[in-house]
Amino acid sequence: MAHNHMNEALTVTRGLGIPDEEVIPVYKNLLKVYGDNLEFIAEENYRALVDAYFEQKDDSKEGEVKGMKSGKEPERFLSVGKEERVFPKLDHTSKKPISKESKTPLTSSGPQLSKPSKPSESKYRLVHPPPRSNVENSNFIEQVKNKISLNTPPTAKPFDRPLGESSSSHVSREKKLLLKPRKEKHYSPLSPRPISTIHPELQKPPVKVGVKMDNPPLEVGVKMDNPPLKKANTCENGDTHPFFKVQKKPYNFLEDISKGTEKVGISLLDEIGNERIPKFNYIPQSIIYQNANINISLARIVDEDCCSSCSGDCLSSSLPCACACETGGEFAYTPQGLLKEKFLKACIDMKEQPEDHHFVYCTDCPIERSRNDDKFEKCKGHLVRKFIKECWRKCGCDMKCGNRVVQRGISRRLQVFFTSEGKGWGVRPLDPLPEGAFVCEYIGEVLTNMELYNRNKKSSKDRHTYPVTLDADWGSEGFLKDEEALCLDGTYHGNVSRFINHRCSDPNLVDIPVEVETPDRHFYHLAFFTTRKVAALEELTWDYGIDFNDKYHPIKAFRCSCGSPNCRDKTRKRLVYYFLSSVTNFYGHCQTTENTMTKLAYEYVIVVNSN
Ligand SMILES: C[S@@+](CC[C@H](N)C(=O)[O-])C[C@H]1O[C@@H](n2cnc3c(N)ncnc32)[C@H](O)[C@@H]1O
Repeated sequence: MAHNHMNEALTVTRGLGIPDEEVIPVYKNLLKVYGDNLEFIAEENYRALVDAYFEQKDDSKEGEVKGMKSGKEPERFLSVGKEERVFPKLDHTSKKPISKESKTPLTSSGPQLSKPSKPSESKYRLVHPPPRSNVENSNFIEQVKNKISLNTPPTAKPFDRPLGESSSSHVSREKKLLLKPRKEKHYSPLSPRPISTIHPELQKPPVKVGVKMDNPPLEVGVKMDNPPLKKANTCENGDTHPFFKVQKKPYNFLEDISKGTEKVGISLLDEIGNERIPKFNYIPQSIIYQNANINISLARIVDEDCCSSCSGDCLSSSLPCACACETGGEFAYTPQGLLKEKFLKACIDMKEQPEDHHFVYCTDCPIERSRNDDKFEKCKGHLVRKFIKECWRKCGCDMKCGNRVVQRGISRRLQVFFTSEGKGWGVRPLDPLPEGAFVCEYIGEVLTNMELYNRNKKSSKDRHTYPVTLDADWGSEGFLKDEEALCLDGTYHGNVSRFINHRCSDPNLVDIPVEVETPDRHFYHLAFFTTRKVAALEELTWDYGIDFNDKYHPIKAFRCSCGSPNCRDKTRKRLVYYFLSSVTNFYGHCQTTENTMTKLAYEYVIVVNSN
């Protein structure tokens, strides 16, 4: 498959007169960066490949010229032909709080400028009917310029933008984007690229490896305090990573942020290259911070909670074992390791329509208690969630048993990438995922609710927050002590799931509680499964369940840019309408349905941020 794909790519590049030996290293590097994602590289007739090749060529020439001038050996572009669960307690005995340094609020507040990373995104991009010639082009640009200055409200700052940047600088960035003549240097007349009908700057390919930046960041590579991850542009042996040898671009690319702790590497790619790499410590399993009381004991696992008489794979037995009782006498998983459709749909429905399901109200709610203020408020209610129960250590089956999915850890290749809609970092799979597939588990420090509250008070200015409350079973016991009301915080110690962004409706992941080692369910695992098929490189999202007006929600309300037509963030909607009241004149032909408006505003953010 990969071989055919390369042949196909070479047919295209031969058509452009590019020698195979020059293009093959470039092709190999693209595979590396995009996780062998063949389809993605093949898009638009191998445009990413052709772009990367010509970009390299241009830079190579620049290098040669520089080298000649200085009388040195011309700098040659390098060929890369030779290319190479358990819960240990943190600080428990010493009762020492985590160090001051590690409490430093984590932010991803660097500039959030990015290009749309998928071709589908360009479908809605704000573009005006295209210019046909240079003369027309300049007229068009003049018109756009005027329109923008007339119609953009002076306080046009409704959308997320880099901190400290004024709205006017943002507008001027858009002008710049529209005004800047593109250097059409990549394509020969033989190029298979379709002839442009839109201003070229607005129809750049989705992800271009080798994009030349006008203002490249000064620093290439990664600065990480903790853990000591490999520098973005170096290999194990300290050599420059082949990708950077060829591209010489200020991209940040880490092969594995999990430090080898996951079965599959989790890469990180910042296609722009000027984002600060997030500061946190990757842990593959949750760890108690200090006061949480998690009682794991074999004595507590009674006969009904395990299947000690089973052997091998429980799913292959004709009768479901005791561990299937929790899911209605049927296992939640199929023999292929996916969630059964009925179970999955029931979990999705519970998230989408919580009001149709059962809530419990505590008499002394740990959330209200942790606020520790004088105003006693009544419990807001906790949804009684469906649980998966997996076989575990007291069961007689083996580790390959089909009823052990989450505990086996991440098996899908995932990538952390910088989103283009102002959401910061996000996560995407490198391969397509089927419906009902386990993706990853929410991992973090296990905190008591009280500890989380105190932590949040201290770091109230954090831009991104990462806690989830483990309240799926709070209703089954009358009263929970502080040390039994728990949550997970991935802010300082967490896994890849800390990067998964929120989507108000139709997210492609659903979070499902999973009982593994603690039948009392004070602690449980929170696992993410796909709600439908997910394409390779499509961003993964889940519904945080945020009420955007609830200032006490553990994930502090942010301005939502999920882009879904049913976005619950009313502030965002108001801003969208405000923005569009000025834009509709500019795009006189635009429809004013809510969906179109949301999409247009969303694309506006992309266009503005793109520059
Ligand atoms: C669990 S973190 C997700 C990873 C985060 N984007 C990052 O860069 O580290 C949650 C934070 O991401 C941001 N975020 C997540 N979903 C978002 C959305 N739909 N719109 C805007 N920001 C979002 C918010 O700042 C939120 O506090």
